[in-house]
Amino acid sequence: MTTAKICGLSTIQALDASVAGGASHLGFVFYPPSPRHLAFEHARALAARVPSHVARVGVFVDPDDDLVARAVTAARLTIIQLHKTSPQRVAQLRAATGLETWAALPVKTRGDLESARSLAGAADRILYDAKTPEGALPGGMGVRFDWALLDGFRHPTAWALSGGLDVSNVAEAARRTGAALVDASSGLETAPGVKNVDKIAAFLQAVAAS
Ligand SMILES: O=C(O)c1ccccc1NCC(=O)[C@H](O)[C@H](O)COP(=O)(O)O
Repeated sequence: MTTAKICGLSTIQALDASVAGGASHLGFVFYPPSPRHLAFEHARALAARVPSHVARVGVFVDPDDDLVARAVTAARLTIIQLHKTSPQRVAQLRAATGLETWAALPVKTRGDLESARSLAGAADRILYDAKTPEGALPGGMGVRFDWALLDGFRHPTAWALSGGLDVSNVAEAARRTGAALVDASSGLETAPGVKNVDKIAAFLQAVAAS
């Protein structure tokens, strides 16, 4: 069975649609340049609606200790997801928070997968995400990578698939890669940061049927 993380939530409507549709994980972005960035009080109000069986994932880009600590408290995070963060720093934040910790691995070529081993020693899960253009946000850009790059790859730890997933391709992505957990953000939006409840529902139906 494939489960899904809906990332970059910022409204009650989108959050409720994600929970109602069966999402296993909800992602809250703490990165000011992102259109999905949440202030702590906003995150606190959203997180309070999340039932306990659904994981609350905080998304960060090479964060400092204070940002992570404040976000963990505000959104009662159960998982931290780290982008552009060295394996050493991933391990440090994992130890400091005591939380399940994911490390994003940007993929464009097979060679990019080489860092999986060092991240696996530091993180509980690797999130294979598409490499985004230089200067762009490291995630939430709707960029897809060639899933064939994962063919035959010996995953060193638990993993999830991300990058450009939407209702039209998620079933094929799960089938092709064998992903047990998929993650999506901009494919469920009508504009950057604006989630659409119908797209969320359709995506989660496609995941459930895959
Ligand atoms: O979503 C963001 O704005 C974001 C900003 C900075 C770092 C990571 C970010 N998102 C991380 C995610 O987990 C996204 O769901 C993932 O990159 C996939 O996004 P998309 O290709 O738009 O589905």
